[in-house]
Amino acid sequence: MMQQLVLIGFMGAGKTTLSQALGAATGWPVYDTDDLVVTAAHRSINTIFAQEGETGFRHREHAALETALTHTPGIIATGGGIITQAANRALLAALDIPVVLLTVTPAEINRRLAGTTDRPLFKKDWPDLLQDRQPWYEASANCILPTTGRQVADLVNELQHLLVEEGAAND
Ligand SMILES: Nc1ncnc2c1ncn2[C@@H]1O[C@H](COP(=O)(O)OP(=O)(O)O)[C@@H](O)[C@H]1O
Ligand SMILES: O=C(O)C1=C[C@@H](OP(=O)(O)O)[C@@H](O)[C@H](O)C1
Ligand SMILES: [Mg+2]
Repeated sequence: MMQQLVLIGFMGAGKTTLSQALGAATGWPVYDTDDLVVTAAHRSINTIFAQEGETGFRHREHAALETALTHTPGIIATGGGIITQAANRALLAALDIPVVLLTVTPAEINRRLAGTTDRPLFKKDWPDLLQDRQPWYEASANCILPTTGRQVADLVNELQHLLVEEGAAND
């Protein structure tokens, strides 16, 4: 049985937060592609973007996704731009595990990310980015979980039920 689950979605959807909470609830290790990239590069995401551009970051992120997917059991949090790469979309679409799209309203994205400085692509024009990416999020996921107005603990509970339904975990 494949004991894995992948979280995708836009910046601020709660991928990192929920992956940590679900990891704590299940006891499964958590692999966040952003953390894997930062650890491998020994540099922050801002620094990687400044030195290598988005292209360099995407190259590293693809390698991180491939690495993360080799670990079972595992909860995998991705970065919001993972689905911009065709190779990543192909990887995700072929998975026989829950690939959960976390959604969030634009107003809530602004609330959650107000004052943050560690996302180089969270700039004034971010709504255009979200619009451009929307079809890719939907094509890459096999499950959608709206998060606006919902507590992390409640969302974790729902993801655990999903894992049980999928036969990946037992209560
Ligand atoms: N369900 C939620 N309700 C309220 N705030 C949330 C929720 N999930 C995440 N957050 C907050 O939103 C911010 C971004 O969350 P994060 O997990 O880093 O998102 P992502 O990894 O998808 O960019 C954090 O401050 C986090 O505490
Ligand atoms: O949407 C994006 O292109 C990005 C999202 C970030 O991750 P989160 O979605 O976890 O914020 C991080 O990978 C990087 O700043 C680029
Ligand atoms: Mg994150």
